[in-house]
Amino acid sequence: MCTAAVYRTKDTYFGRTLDYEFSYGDEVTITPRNYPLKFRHIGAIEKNYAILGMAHVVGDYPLYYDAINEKGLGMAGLNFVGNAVYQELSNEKKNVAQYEFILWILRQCATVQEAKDCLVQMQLVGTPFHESLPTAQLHWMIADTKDCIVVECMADGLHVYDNPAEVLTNNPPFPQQMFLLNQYMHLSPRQPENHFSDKLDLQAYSRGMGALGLPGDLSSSSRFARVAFTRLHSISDDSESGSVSQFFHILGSVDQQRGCCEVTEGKYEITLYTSCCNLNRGIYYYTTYENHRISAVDMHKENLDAAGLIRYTPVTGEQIYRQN
Ligand SMILES: C[C@H](CCC(=O)NCCS(=O)(=O)O)[C@H]1CC[C@H]2[C@@H]3CC[C@@H]4C[C@H](O)CC[C@]4(C)[C@H]3C[C@H](O)[C@]12C
Repeated sequence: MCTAAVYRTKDTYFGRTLDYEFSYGDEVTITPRNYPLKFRHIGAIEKNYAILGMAHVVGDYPLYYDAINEKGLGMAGLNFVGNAVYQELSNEKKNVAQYEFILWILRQCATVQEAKDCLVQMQLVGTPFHESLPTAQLHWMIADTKDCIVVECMADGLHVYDNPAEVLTNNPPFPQQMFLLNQYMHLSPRQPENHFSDKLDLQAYSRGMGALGLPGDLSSSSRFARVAFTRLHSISDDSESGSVSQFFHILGSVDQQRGCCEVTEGKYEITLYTSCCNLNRGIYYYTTYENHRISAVDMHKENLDAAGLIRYTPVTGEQIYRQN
């Protein structure tokens, strides 16, 4: 499972949790502007914005899970197993392979609107990167400092949805996730009043009872409702540290602890990492399952015209500040 979210204060923050039972081996990776990248079916493209995100690097190729570009556009891929159906190669549109989709959008689009214009010209095909890395079944959230959309490629075609909740998890498809929120419209951060019956003297015996009924389990529809509620009611100051801190609390509401989600006998899905990108400033913050201290990579501290990929191994292992 995975969850993605946007949080807006003075700047816009975009990030995700990556939940899985093992890591592919990922690195915080900067793809500089001039880095030569060939798209499988369409060759090179003209514009080449620098990109920063989490990627599994194979040889010299960055396979991004989530990333941002220097213009402030962010994009994340999340599992969409059983629903993602990619399209057949055809000459009518530009054929973009699923594994290069994030690169294709972030290399050339500065805004969600530009991404929408690109999406009209393309189709998403299932060509695998390599036979040892089979096609991943994904859907994507894309956001900038104003807007947020979801892209889902299904048996009936490529869908692009405006996403006013500004969150995404896994199944079911996005329109159903949004529909299911109707069930929770009575929830509130305020204390409830007794609508049950005026014949009974019911009392709010605890704080937090306004959101009683918000689902607490790890299923993707429950995480969707929980993170949407948390995000939509989130309050912080608009400083960088206040906003980043609040962002990690938002995704902390859907954190997966080892042991609570068994995927096969003895194998458990956990939140391998949580990311939070400042879209305005080009900074990638992250924590890992074993390291709660926030680490950061700032793209503007690197030479974005460098020749090669710039790669950082994620920091793991708890860093405990001992006060005595
Ligand atoms: C496993 C992750 C999703 C986690 C998730 O959502 N777990 C919920 C399970 S459940 O849906 O709730 O049951 C996804 C998210 C992004 C993916 C990579 C995208 C690039 C590349 C594409 C290639 O084609 C295949 C290899 C490749 C490195 C991919 C590996 C893997 O697939 C990644 C990491």
